[in-house]
Amino acid sequence: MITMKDIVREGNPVLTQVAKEVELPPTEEEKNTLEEMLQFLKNSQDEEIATKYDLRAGVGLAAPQIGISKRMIAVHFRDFDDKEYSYGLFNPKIISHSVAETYLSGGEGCLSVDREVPGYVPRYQKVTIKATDLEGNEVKLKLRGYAAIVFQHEIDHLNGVMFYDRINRQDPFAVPENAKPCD
Ligand SMILES: O=CN(O)CCNC(=O)c1cccc(Cl)c1Cl
Ligand code: NI
Repeated sequence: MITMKDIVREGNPVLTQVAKEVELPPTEEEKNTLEEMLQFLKNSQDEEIATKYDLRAGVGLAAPQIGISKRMIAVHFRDFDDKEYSYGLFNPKIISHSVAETYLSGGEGCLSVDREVPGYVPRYQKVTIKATDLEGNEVKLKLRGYAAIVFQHEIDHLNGVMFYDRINRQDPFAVPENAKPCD
């Protein structure tokens, strides 16, 4: 099982590289890895398991965060309307997005960053994502709000972008124009 010792921390170059496309169909090993990433998220959100294995909670995970520079992400969370998102995805791609931006008023955190980095992280309010899921189906997801934010945080990891790269250096709490808080 994946535990915190498997999570790569900032300073490791794998976090700032552009991850490689997964050649489809994925190998058994790539499918197992993605399944383990999804299981890690579920474990990290389970009070008992998280306490037992000292897991920090996460709603998403990207393969570079476990040292694998491949375009694979897992997400497991409920959005503010209580809709559940639980996916292991290969080669996720933002195929369209809104001009309007959004951000979480509490900022963002990252398992690969062992420190608080305060500030708003502006992201597209709406995104359409295309990807291949664990069963090999092509999925097209129209996301907005919190779900859009989480998927963008993960896809950023595949492009070597950390959430704090998007925080305004002059004024971390500057609200970008045409941006509304997500929460
Ligand atoms: O890349 C994934 N992680 O680092 C897992 C830990 N961070 C979170 O769960 C998290 C927390 C707040 C906002 C967002 Cl958008 C995310 Cl994703
Ligand atoms: Ni992260």
